[in-house]
Amino acid sequence: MTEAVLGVIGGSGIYDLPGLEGAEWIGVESPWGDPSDAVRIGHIDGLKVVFLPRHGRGHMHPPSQINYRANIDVMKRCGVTDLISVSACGSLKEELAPGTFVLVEQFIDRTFAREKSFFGTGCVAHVSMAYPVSPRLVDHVEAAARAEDLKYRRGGTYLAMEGPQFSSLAESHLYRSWGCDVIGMTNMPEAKLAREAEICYATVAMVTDYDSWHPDHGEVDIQQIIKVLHDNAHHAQQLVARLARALPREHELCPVGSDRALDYAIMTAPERRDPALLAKLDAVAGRVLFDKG
Ligand SMILES: CSC[C@H]1O[C@H](OP(=O)(O)O)[C@H](O)[C@@H]1O
Ligand SMILES: Nc1ncnc2[nH]cnc12
Repeated sequence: MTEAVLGVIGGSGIYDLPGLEGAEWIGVESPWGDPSDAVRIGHIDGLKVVFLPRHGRGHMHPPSQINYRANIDVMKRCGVTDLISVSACGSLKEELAPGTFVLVEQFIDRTFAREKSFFGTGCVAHVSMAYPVSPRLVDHVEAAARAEDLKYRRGGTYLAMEGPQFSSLAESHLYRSWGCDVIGMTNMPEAKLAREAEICYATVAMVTDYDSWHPDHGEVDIQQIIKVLHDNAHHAQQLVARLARALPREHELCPVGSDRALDYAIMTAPERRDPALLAKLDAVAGRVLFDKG
């Protein structure tokens, strides 16, 4: 049996997770560089919970400078099996009003200035991203959202843009014409890296604004976003606490294979693999490379 460990990456406005028993901030080193911050590790009803503020305490790191690889590597080193991203996002649909929690199902990755893979020259791997979130984990998040009486919508496509500037009107209309539901700057490559690290991933996207397309709402206004974040942060924290109380203590196999993503993914012949890269992959790919776990 594999013990379930819940990871939480908190986005804008979420810099701590109250209610963790015995919580401590612990610096965890990664061969991929510096993560956004130390992790806060504690327990909720016996479940180990590992929290990391994506932008760092004090919001130091902009979306393009976040070391997504180090963040996911650190989660893996802490034993995380199931990872929730809590993110602010803009709405691209009339019915997704500010304050709505969207349990994202799909992503379109329009980011271009970020490291997107743990693999590369000397160890090539290709994982599937057809189903980027773990539906089983989303089931648990949905049950928690319902129990907390949150305004939520299950499903939807998250457009990941590079930022840090918000979209032009033309871009906002383009993404709407593609059928996207919400827009943000951080969930890619995070979701791709979680898949490479065989961690089940799900996103709770908190709508803070109507991006720039809505005729009655005008441009994105950061003051307004901060106000909505402020009003909703505690709902997100309650949701995570509820999820932690209910999550089965034994990790359940992912129906879309997130936790076995590397079974057949690595292409490079064993004798052609780069030992230096393999050493950095000890946590992320240890299960298949070194028979760990
Ligand atoms: C505060 S508005 C823009 C900022 O908020 C979102 O970050 P996160 O996903 O970490 O909550 C968005 O992606 C931008 O980085
Ligand atoms: N409109 C928007 N675009 C990109 N990221 C966001 N985060 C919150 N609102 C956003």
